[in-house]
Amino acid sequence: MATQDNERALITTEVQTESTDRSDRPDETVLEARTLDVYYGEDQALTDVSIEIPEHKVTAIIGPSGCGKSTFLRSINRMNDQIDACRVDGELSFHGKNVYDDDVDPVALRRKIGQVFQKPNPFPKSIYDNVAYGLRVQGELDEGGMDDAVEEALRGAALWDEVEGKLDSSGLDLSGGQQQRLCIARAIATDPEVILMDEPTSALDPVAASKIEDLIDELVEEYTVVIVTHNMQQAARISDRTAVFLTGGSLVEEDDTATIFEDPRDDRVEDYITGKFG
Ligand SMILES: Nc1ncnc2c1ncn2[C@@H]1O[C@H](COP(=O)(O)OP(=O)(O)OP(=O)(O)O)[C@@H](O)[C@H]1O
Repeated sequence: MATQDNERALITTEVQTESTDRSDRPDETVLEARTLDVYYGEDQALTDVSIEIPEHKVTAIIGPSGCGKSTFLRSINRMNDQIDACRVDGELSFHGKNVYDDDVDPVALRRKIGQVFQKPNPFPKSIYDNVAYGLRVQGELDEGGMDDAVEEALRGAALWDEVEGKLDSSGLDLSGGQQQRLCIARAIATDPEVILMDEPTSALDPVAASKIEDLIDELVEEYTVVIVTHNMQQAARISDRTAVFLTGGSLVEEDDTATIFEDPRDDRVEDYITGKFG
C-alpha cells in the first residue's frame, strides 16, 4: 500500500498549479457522447461511451494501448469517416447537434473541430502557405487580411517570433517542435472552437514538449482542448478533466483531473495510474 501511495504521489505532485486552475469556470458542455459504439468491421473499438466535454477546458483521454483513445478522438470530428470499415452507433453531439446527422458537412465540422496529430505533418509548402491553406479554402480574405490572419495564427501558436522574416521558407525546414506549433497554427487559423490533439508531444524532445504544454495552457483561453496522451504526468499537469478508457473501449471513469489521480472511484483506474498495467 505504501508503495502504491508513493507511486501515486509521483503523479499527484504535478496536478495543476494554481496558475492553470480553471475550476471556477462554468461547465458549459460543448461536446457530448451518448452511448457511443464504434466498430471496425466486426471488431468493437468503443463500447457504450458517454461523456460531456466542457468548453474552455483541457480534457485528457488516457488509457492503455488499443483501448480506443484515438478512435474516440477521430469520432468527434468524423475523421473515422475516412476508414471504410468503421461504423458508429449512438450519438456524438457538438452544441447539441449530432455530428452524424445527414445534414452535417464533415468538412465544415472539421473547421470547427480541428485536429493535431502525433507526428508533426506540415504540408511541403512555405510556412505562410501552411497557415493560409485553410483560409484560402474558405476564400473570405483579401491579401492584407490573409497576412494579418497568418500572423495572428502564428502568434497564437507561439511561433511568430521564431519565423517572422522567413515565412517563405519551407515548413519542413523547421525543428520538430516548431513544426508541431506550425500545425497548431494551421489548425487555429480557421477559427475552430475545439482542438483535438492525439499525443501531440510524443514525437518531441522534452523542451519542445514543454513548450507545447505551455501553449495548450494558453490555447484553452480561446478553445476547448481534448488531448490523448500516454503520459500520465502530462495529463496531470495540463488537464482539467481526465477520462480513463480501458481495454474493450469502455470509458471507466471521468472526473476532475485531481480526483482521477488522487482519489479514483474505480480500482482499475487506481491500478492503471499507479502503473500496475498498461
Ligand atoms: N483503421 C483501423 N482499422 C481497423 N481497426 C482499427 C483501426 N484503427 C484502430 N483499430 C483498432 O481499434 C482498437 C482501438 O484502437 P485505437 O488506435 O483507437 O486505440 P488507442 O487507445 O488510441 O491505442 P494507442 O494508445 O496504441 O494509440 C484497436 O484494437 C485497434 O487495433
